[in-house]
Amino acid sequence: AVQISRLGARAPKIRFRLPYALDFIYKGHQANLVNRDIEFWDQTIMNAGGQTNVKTAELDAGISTRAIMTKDPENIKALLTGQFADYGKGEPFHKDWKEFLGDSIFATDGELWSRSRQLIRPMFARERIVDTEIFEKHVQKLIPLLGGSHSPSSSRVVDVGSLFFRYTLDAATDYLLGQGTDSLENPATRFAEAFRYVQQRQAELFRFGVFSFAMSRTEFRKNLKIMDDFIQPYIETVLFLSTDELDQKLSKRETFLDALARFTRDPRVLRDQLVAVLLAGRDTTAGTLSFCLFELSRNPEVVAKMRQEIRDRLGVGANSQKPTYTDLKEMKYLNAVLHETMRVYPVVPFNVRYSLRDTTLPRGGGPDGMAPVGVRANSRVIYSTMLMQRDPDLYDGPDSENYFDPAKWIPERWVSNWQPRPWHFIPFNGGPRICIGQQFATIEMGYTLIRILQAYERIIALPVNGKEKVEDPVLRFEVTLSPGSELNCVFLKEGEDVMPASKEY
Ligand code: HEM
Repeated sequence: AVQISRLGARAPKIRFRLPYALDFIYKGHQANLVNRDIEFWDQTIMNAGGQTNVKTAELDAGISTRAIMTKDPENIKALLTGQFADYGKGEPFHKDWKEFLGDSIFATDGELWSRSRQLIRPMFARERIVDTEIFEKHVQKLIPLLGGSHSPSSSRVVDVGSLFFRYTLDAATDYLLGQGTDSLENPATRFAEAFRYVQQRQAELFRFGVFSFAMSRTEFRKNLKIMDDFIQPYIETVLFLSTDELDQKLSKRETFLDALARFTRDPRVLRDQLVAVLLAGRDTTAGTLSFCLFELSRNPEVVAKMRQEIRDRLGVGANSQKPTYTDLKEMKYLNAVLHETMRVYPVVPFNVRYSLRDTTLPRGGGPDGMAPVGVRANSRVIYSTMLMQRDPDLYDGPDSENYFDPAKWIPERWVSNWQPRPWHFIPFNGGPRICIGQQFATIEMGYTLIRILQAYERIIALPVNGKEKVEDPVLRFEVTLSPGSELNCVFLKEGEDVMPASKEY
């Protein structure tokens, strides 16, 4: 305590009753099981210290470290840029995630991280990502499925979420390895299931923190092995090629793995980087696309406006043109829709850093919450872009001309006079560790939306779980955010009839 007060003030304290905050850890776990993480954490932070609108709180459970939780943009900015050197993923994180992510870009700091970043960055250079062929190939398989072409019982109702997760897995494995999983055609992919399990268990282990040693890892390791067995043959194949042969491949179609293998021939490094990029690249875009389609399905006027923009530039229907990189960059309304989706549903909603030395956070301490908070080395700081991006205090009030309800999904705000202040909208984070795949993701998502809306005129959402009407999507939080229930929709082409009264679309 003395040490902390030398560094700075304290943030309001999160209350708990049992030693080591076991009751709090348990409550967090319960909230996760019923998909109420967002509410749980928001309430926890806001009500810390018996107050009502706290932005930075601390949990001091007495096991050598304390954890700080923040949704204050000043603190998030400091973590990610101003005090970048003071904070990292930390060695505990590296160790906890080692079996899954190895020494990859996600799990390391300093020299190891910087080498990974240099290795991966060229794979996302502009000339590589302007090539949209890979998305075209897979979106052409997706489009008929959205129309219900393969659904059992000839129903037209499809679960958009599961189709998107299969679509992005196919596209990502194709891009990374040169051969996709083809899970759109063959839904029961062992690899996909194993990958999902590993992520879910890893997130669970992480939430239990120091108590995770008591949890079984048997199933976790079994699934890791299934994943690795899938990836291994690709690595062996590429290592079989000489550097010259790899260079020759450059002129033809080179995969991410080919390119990586020209820089390193260490199979473990190749495996770790592949898994990391697959994790980063697959669930993020699938989740964002799913939430986006869900919002579109209940906002038909937005769909109509998007289609107008698409029609003016590329046409719709059978003879429409494919969008180019420039089209995707310049289409304002399309980008407004994507931005709005990532504002309300940032798929990396929570994240964590460790203090690498004794340091501070700029705000949240003292009686008025404006004093710097003291942070000893090896403290966990959890920050939430989602809670920040949804915080009404960061938006113009209802009396202002720029007012759009911050709690609602309204793409119009992005084509109005409003724009977010710096660091108030950071779905890809910022600073030296900013998402490497930002451009790739934006292109993939924009391309996919356009091709879908060229093919279909209307998207109609249906209530799930026996509900009477369509409700807000359930938010499932594991490593990333995804829909926690089915997103059932019907896709209709121009001229196709809707039968709202009938249950048999
Ligand atoms: C909607 C889509 C996406 C979102 C919202 C997103 C978000 C993020 C965020 C918030 C981080 C920072 C994580 C941290 O520092 O702890 C990150 C890092 C990263 N992302 Fe993305 N991402 C997306 C798509 C992609 C795609 C498609 C790829 C690659 C194909 C990718 C590759 C990476 C990599 C390699 C990192 C690690 C960077 C580093 O630690 O230096 N991301 N992403």
